[in-house]
Amino acid sequence: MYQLAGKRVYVAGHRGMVGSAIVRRLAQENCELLTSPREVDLREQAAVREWFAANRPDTVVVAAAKVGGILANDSYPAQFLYDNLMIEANVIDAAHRSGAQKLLFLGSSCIYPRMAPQPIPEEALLTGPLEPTNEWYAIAKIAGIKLCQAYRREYGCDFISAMPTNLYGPGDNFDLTSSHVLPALIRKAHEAKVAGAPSIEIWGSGTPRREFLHVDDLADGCIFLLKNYSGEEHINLGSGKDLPIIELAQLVCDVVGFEGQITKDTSKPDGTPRKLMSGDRIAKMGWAPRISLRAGIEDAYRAFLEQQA
Ligand SMILES: NC(=O)C1=CN([C@@H]2O[C@H](COP(=O)(O)OP(=O)(O)OC[C@H]3O[C@@H](n4cnc5c(N)ncnc54)[C@H](OP(=O)(O)O)[C@@H]3O)[C@@H](O)[C@H]2O)C=CC1
Ligand SMILES: C[C@H]1O[C@H](OP(=O)(O)OP(=O)(O)OC[C@H]2O[C@@H](n3cnc4c(=O)[nH]c(N)nc43)[C@H](O)[C@@H]2O)[C@@H](O)[C@@H](O)C1=O
Repeated sequence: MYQLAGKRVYVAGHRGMVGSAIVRRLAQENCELLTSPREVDLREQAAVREWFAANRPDTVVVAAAKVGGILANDSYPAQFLYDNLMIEANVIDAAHRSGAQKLLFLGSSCIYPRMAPQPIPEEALLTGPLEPTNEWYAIAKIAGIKLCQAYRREYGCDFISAMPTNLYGPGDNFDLTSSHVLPALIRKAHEAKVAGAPSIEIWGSGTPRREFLHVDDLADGCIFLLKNYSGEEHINLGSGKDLPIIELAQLVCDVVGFEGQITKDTSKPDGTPRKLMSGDRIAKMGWAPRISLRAGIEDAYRAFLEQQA
């Protein structure tokens, strides 16, 4: 078991939804938290090496990335590929050079083939073609997993990878053009309720299925893996349950209190039809999520209202 107590832990991306949840969770671990200032652009190798040489973290969590929903991924392929390759390569290499003992890299469930078997086992990686709307981001995330494996094989680094499913919660991005579906639905339902509008519009057919995990469960799973896992294979981190987008929209409307219609904009992409991950590996290690989807959406809606105030 890896001890976090007394360690200098660097969270890259600490201002983001995941990074800030990991910072909140680390408060229970009696470790020293390190963050880098906004001026340190993690795409810049010299700046990253300089920061690591000056701060020498024992433990690193890579929660910095160019992140967005289906439309942002599809619209900015260069940024999603280049930024993510540079951030992860710079941080992983600098962690090795400065002698970090442990590193956790965060990927995404979109690394798996579009038509992977469901629920998706970790072994499905690189067994088929990717979903076209996010292949740029997926390729970068696959490279991050491979970097961790390569640094383990060549240099003996204890660098591990976790693959989170679709996440949501406090600190989410509620911008309708760049966000993921769940924060977008919260905002659409809330604004329609306030305006007395008759309907909200969802993107696509409403039939794709997605799995959702509250970011506080994700943060807990990340700390669990840092302490308990040391291996070359990446580990799935999800809730084990999925639902069609139309049912998610109905649930969000119910939580928000919007009683109008839900219409569909079928000119927008559906993306992958289903990506429910198998959580068997982490379950066997002894970890399980705790926050139900309804309770999680209630919490995310509260956070949205606070972010608006
Ligand atoms: N959200 C989701 O549904 C999912 C997320 N993940 C993964 O979790 C991780 C975190 O995602 P999430 O918290 O949602 O994303 P956010 O966009 O909320 O946070 C990303 C963070 O990365 C930082 N960042 C981005 N580019 C740079 C850069 N060039 N230099 C320094 N910092 C940078 C941002 O900094 P700043 O605040 O200054 O912009 C931000 O703090 C990512 O690896 C993502 O792939 C995986 C699966 C699903
Ligand atoms: C985390 C994950 O996130 C992305 O993949 P995605 O799961 O397809 O992303 P999404 O949350 O944006 O959409 C999920 C589904 O929901 C539908 N949908 C309906 N209405 C809205 C809507 O209003 N906004 C959005 N964004 N989607 C909507 C949408 O059409 C799609 O069918 C990738 O970035 C990928 O790289 C990645 O890792």
